[in-house]
Amino acid sequence: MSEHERSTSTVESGMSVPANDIRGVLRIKPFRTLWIALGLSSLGDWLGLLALTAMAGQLAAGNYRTENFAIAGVLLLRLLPAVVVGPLGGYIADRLDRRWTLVVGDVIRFVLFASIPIVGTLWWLYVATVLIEAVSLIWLPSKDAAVPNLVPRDRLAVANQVSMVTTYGSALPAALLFTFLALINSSLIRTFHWFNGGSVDLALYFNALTFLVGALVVARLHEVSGRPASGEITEEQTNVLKAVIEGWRFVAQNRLIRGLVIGVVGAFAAGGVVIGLGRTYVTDLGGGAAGYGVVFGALFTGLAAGMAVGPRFLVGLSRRRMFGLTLTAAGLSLIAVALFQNLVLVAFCTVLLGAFAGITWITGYTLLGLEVEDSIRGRTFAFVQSLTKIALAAVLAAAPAIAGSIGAHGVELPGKVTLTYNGAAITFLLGGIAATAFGLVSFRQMDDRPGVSVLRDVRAVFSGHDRGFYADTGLFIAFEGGEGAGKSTQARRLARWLEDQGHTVTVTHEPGATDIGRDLRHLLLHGASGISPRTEALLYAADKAEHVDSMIKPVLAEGAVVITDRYVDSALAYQGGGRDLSQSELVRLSRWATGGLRPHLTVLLDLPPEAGLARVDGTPDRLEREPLEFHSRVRQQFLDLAALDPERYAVLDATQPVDELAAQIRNAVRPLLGGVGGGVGSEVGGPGAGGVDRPYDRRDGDSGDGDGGGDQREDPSRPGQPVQPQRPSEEAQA
Ligand SMILES: Nc1ncnc2c1ncn2[C@@H]1O[C@H](COP(=O)(O)OP(=O)(O)OP(=O)(O)O)[C@@H](O)[C@H]1O
Ligand SMILES: Cc1cn([C@H]2C[C@H](O)[C@@H](COP(=O)(O)O)O2)c(=O)[nH]c1=O
Repeated sequence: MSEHERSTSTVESGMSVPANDIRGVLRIKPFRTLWIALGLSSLGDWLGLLALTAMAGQLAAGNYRTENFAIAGVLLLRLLPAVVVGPLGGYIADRLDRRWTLVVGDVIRFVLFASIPIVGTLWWLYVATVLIEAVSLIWLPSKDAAVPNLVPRDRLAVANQVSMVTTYGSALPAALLFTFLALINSSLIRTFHWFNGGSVDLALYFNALTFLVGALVVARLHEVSGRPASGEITEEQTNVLKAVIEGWRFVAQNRLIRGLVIGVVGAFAAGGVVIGLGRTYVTDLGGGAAGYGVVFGALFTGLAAGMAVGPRFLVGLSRRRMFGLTLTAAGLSLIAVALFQNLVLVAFCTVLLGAFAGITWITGYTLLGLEVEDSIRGRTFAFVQSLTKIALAAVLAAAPAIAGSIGAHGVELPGKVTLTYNGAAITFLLGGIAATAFGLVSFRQMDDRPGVSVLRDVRAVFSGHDRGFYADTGLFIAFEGGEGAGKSTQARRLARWLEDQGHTVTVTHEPGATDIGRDLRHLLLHGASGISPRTEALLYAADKAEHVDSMIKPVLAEGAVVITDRYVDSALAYQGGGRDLSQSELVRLSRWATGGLRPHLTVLLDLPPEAGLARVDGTPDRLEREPLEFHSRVRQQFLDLAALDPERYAVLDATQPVDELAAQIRNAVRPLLGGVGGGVGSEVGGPGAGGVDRPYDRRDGDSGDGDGGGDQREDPSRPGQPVQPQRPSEEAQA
């Protein structure tokens, strides 16, 4: 079975779903089963973290200092095995049967978690914590290594995304569940004299149960059985120390990465302080286990919201600036958490803290992916991941210890008011100041717009100006995708359909739709082979500038539809993804060239590059001659761009037959037609419906339902493609 067949045939409904669609990967049954197991395991992990820290605090109750040290002990013991024996876990996982490793791992964790409230002592809590972590270190690489065998390669990125969101996203339900279980626990203690356990016993039993259910789920998953092939070692298993040393070398030489690493570590440190001291701080404010659950949940709600909405901000603001700014804002939010001595305000500021940290985290990861050269990207990711673990371990251990050493302090205010600032609040304050400083340093290190006022940039983002604009009149649709994806075919099909509805349509393309553009196209695709990537980017930008000013804008101003075969995303995908030029620089260049004009809808025809290139006939041009890896990067970049702004994209599987695709495209366009048709075109049979400015008038030879739409004269700049109008006004005068 071919890879593509695997990707669609495992989809139960039989409906083929684009590679970047989450539904597609979740319909693969074995992956779905493993995902459920991962969800249960992650839920159990977060619930365990909450319950164990809470229980450690209880068992050492009575003394502020020992309570904090007890909590620090749990957190440190949870992270230390990962830092010290991480590679060993991967090594062991590589030598065992995966299904049994997962099942036995879950059963052991079930027994250990259930034993903690039964034994009920601090020392057993510590021993069990280390054992649970050790088992998790073998369980996780087994799960990671199993995923690539369950999903096709082109769905692996989405599968990883789903896993990551599940791992971090389960923190919020875990926090809610913990709060709920803590409340039930209290009423059980009050109602039944035989239920005399601690306030988090119920959470620990429930937690144990999630692992037992996880074991039962995986036991049925025969697809993950077997030992991995030798040499199949996941990133998680690589030697942490080696990665850190290699990473340091690279980071020391690169200003951007230096700023990024400082920032990511700062963001983790800020989040770590809240996790490490949340329990103590909430207790200081008079909240119990339920209050702790609320603050923990607030942090992760903010984090999820920041990750979800962050990329939308990125469209307008330079990613590098956004990174430093949000980290600084996260630091300031932590300072606010420290200063407000009120649980409701603390929960609110914690949401803000989580949101800013979430944007920082996702921006940092995107920057690493986009701006670090392919050859060193893997090492940089490994380095950042190792460093975040170490930073988190250090902060989780140090914060409660620092808080414990500081102890309790009161501040006398006028009017005999005393504000109590305990060690936790003061440590929050210090953490906030440190995160703010980290943010400012990384902003300075990474700023890509020196001399341009930050306030101006931020204002522009909120006013929407720098994010580009959508034409008020007409409808602008772009077709994007790799070579031979079917863009021209579908652009013509759509134009014909729209014209049948009475719209005035201009179909155009990049590069080469204008006089100047034709020369540029020749130079770019059939000229000398040694064009530098920057020259290439500038030539494509020049074509866009001419295209937008002389063709696209005038047609839209008349209220008509413009369909372009390629636009800005092609530059970001080919020159950015393919050539590896800086994305943010290309965004700015394209924005400048096009005056910020954005398509109302971009139809991305997604296709494995092998299939697209096989469709292209004739002598390949300069870009078609690029190696397959180039075209694969281009494809990935197109998908990433679509994922940033899903509402403005229709991502379609271009392996489908022409007619099916055409129908899906019509469905995507139909909702946008309400406002189009003024000026030249009207909704049905308006003045533009049958006029000479219909570039694809069927009278010019279209067969009726074929691919072709209208004018069949060949465009000399694009052999095999029908001629397209130079300027609508000229066409109208003809
Ligand atoms: N859905 C499809 N299935 C199979 N073949 C198709 C499909 N769509 C288009 N084709 C064929 O693939 C070839 C390339 O199509 P088309 O020119 O529309 O693609 P394109 O994306 O515009 O290509 P390029 O990027 O090279 O300009 C043509 O021969 C066309 O008939
Ligand atoms: C607009 C634009 C295009 N390209 C590349 C993409 C293709 O390889 C060619 C155009 O050929 P087609 O047959 O007309 O699709 O140019 C690019 O690299 N950058 C761009 O901005």
